[in-house]
Amino acid sequence: MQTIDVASSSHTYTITVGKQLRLSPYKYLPDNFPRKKNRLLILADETVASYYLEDVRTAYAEKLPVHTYVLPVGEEMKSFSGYEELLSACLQTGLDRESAIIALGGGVIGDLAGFVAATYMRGISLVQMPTTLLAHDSSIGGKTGINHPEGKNLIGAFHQPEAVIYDIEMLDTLPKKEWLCGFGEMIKHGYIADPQLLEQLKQLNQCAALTISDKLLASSIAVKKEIVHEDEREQGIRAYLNFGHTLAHALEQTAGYGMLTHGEAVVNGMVFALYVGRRLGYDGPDAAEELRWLRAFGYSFTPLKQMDSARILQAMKHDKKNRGGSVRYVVLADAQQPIIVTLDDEQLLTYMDAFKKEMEVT
Ligand SMILES: NC(=O)c1ccc[n+]([C@@H]2O[C@H](COP(=O)([O-])OP(=O)(O)OC[C@H]3O[C@@H](n4cnc5c(N)ncnc54)[C@H](O)[C@@H]3O)[C@@H](O)[C@H]2O)c1
Ligand SMILES: O=C(O)C(=O)C[C@@H](O)[C@H](O)[C@H](O)COP(=O)(O)O
Ligand SMILES: [Zn+2]
Repeated sequence: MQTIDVASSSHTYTITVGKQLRLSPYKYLPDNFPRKKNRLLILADETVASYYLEDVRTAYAEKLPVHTYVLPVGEEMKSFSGYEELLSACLQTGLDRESAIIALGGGVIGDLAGFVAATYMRGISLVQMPTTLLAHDSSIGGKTGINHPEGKNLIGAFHQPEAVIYDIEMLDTLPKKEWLCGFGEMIKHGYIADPQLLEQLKQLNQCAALTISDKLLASSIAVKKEIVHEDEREQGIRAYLNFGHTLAHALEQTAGYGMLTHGEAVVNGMVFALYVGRRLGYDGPDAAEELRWLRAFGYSFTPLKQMDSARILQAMKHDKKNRGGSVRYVVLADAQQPIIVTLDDEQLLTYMDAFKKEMEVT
């Protein structure tokens, strides 16, 4: 078992990573948690609920009244309607300011339940219990939110959890597609900050990759933790965690939410960002070379090949990193040296079109 403390402006919380934690969650919460709360609402999607909700409900019910609410699966739930549905569930359950929400699930439940916790009665306690590999990223750092039809994560709040309880035994039931999705964010952490992590991920035999070593997971969590610790509200370096995301979010929005996994979209976005970096004259990794190992690892680059440059540009215009109408893009000045550059529309269109042509010969 590993524990990592994350200091935020409101409080310090602990991330605990281990097996079977879901069976005794109180051990991993702040000591005063059961005394200070009057009831809990556990939120999960249908798939996660079918595997783990009963274990988690029973464990929490040892000390507090527990309610549960189960949502349909998918990114579509990170929407105004999903948000409204959960707020109504909070009201019907009688949650008040001494209650807490337990987000049991992947990044969709984490972001959505987190935003409900951030805004219900102007904010109540949140515990993150991640169940996907991707959620080693989404459960840390307090970004919560929902999508707008015009763009990903455009509505949200920073709301730090009381604890992150990561029972990695739950990853045993994760399908291959979701492993690939989660590896996407680990690869991102490697590209922006940790060469050893990146190298070890490259060495993984993709076929055997439906598992994760404690060491690799810890390295990836460490990258996220260090950055959010230094820049909780994305005033500066936290934007580096958005490497690959300007295009990823545009691809997700234009394809229709839920059509691509977030991690696969990020991998597509990172390869394009590497290409942009080189076109600007920087010395980061070569996009074509990286694309080869990423393809062998299992990623599809069809989204990049098929992107409609004009629509993608429009979607990028809503990115939260933009200032004064200009698109700000994370590229690598060199290996593990992210920087932000400002790109004009012509440049972006030129790079997207050129990249698609070059992809055809790769
Ligand atoms: N807040 C952040 O910092 C942050 C970071 C990265 C991604 N995100 C967001 O996270 C979301 C993606 O999260 P995700 O990839 O975890 O998606 P998800 O929550 O939809 O989970 C993916 C799929 O796996 C299933 N699943 C979850 N846990 C399982 C388990 N243990 N066993 C079997 N099946 C399981 C789910 O039912 C779903 O079908 C996106 O909306 C993205 O924008 C947020
Ligand atoms: O924690 C962050 O900061 C990140 O950017 C992590 C990303 O992996 C994540 O997808 C995040 O939700 C994107 O943030 P957004 O501000 O672009 O919505
Ligand atoms: Zn992401």
